[in-house]
Amino acid sequence: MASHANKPLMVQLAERSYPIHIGSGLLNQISTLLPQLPPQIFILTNTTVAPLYLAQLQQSLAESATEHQVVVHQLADGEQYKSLESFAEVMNTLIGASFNRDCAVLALGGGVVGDLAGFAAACFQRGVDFYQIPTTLLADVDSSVGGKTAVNHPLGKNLIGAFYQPQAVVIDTDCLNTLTERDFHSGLAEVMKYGIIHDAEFFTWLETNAAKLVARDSAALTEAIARSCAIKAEVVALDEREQGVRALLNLGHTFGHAIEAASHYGEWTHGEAVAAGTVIASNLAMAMQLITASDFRRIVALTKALGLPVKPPQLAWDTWLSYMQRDKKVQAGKLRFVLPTAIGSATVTSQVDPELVKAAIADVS
Ligand SMILES: NC(=O)c1ccc[n+]([C@@H]2O[C@H](COP(=O)([O-])OP(=O)(O)OC[C@H]3O[C@@H](n4cnc5c(N)ncnc54)[C@H](O)[C@@H]3O)[C@@H](O)[C@H]2O)c1
Ligand SMILES: O=C(O)C(=O)C[C@@H](O)[C@H](O)[C@H](O)COP(=O)(O)O
Ligand SMILES: [Zn+2]
Repeated sequence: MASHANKPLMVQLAERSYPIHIGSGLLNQISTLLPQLPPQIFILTNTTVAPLYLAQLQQSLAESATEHQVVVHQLADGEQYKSLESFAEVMNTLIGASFNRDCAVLALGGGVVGDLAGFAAACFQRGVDFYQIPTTLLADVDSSVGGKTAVNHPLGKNLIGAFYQPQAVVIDTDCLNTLTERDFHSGLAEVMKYGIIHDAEFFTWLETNAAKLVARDSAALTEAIARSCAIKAEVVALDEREQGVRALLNLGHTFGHAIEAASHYGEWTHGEAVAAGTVIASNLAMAMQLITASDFRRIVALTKALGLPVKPPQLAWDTWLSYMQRDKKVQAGKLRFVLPTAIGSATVTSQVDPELVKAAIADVS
């Protein structure tokens, strides 16, 4: 597939609409793609991504007509640094550098960097411009789009955050060449999610192209990124603040977030936890006769084909419950679950017998 750079996808949110540029080599084109960047630029990245891509981004910024004052903050690497402590350090850097409200925050990294950068941008001086430059597959297809920003709390994922949209997203697909196998596979979990909740034809395409994707075939990958971003943009445009349909993007996350928090962030990647959580949700949906056994088998088979885990860790039922009760979908004290109703559609329901949930977890463990 040709570069999408000349025809960006749009997230349609009236005055908060923004483009998603997708293509090879875009990190070298930042000054052209983002000509509106102000003089003060804060780059949030981490100690793994900086040696790989920071110089390229800085070189690209230096080619702009505007002279920039660039301040870089490097987080230590890991999900455990998506924390209030890191947030405070970022604030200290921004304030220490005397940045003003007309600065821009650029997130150069995966979902951890992007979520923290977005939350910092939402809070610094009550809100400054924010740009996503994702470097992982997961960030390309999910976290860079849609404006959910947050940090974790020891008791639950993303419990402190804001809805805050970026001004633009620039996805340079070349960054995926340096990703570890594990992080690459993790991104595929969120790609599969879009097929299950929204697009049966995309799910079938993923089944057909799983081997190519795992081999990082660039045409297949660009197609998967573009289709994932298009679905996410469509859902977010319908329901920016998750009052309804956006909750479907949370498939597998009630269980996945419990896995991540219970293992103290880092032992399981987000994508791995979502994959195992999606298998639990699908097993639950099968037990409730929402999907057929054949649909369940297809979901498990694709999860495996994408190199993702299908079994959760062994956690006590009380542990599952304590984390799930802090899920942001809880309403009036009742858990709500995203469950597939077929390949290509899903629903959110609180009408679930806890014994069935327990059994659905035990059955796949
Ligand atoms: N805001 C949202 O809508 C949303 C959606 C999905 C996930 N998330 C969040 O995103 C996070 C997970 O994101 P992630 O999977 O990108 O994890 P991550 O940011 O931890 O990145 C994974 C690993 O890849 C490294 N890395 C990043 N880019 C690289 C590159 N190009 N080459 C080599 N290594 C690279 C990172 O340093 C890290 O070690 C979680 O915190 C999750 O909650 C948010
Ligand atoms: O964009 C959304 O909406 C999502 O739910 C996407 C998820 O993949 C992502 O992990 C999100 O951060 C989870 O949101 P949360 O509200 O459950 O914290
Ligand atoms: Zn997710």
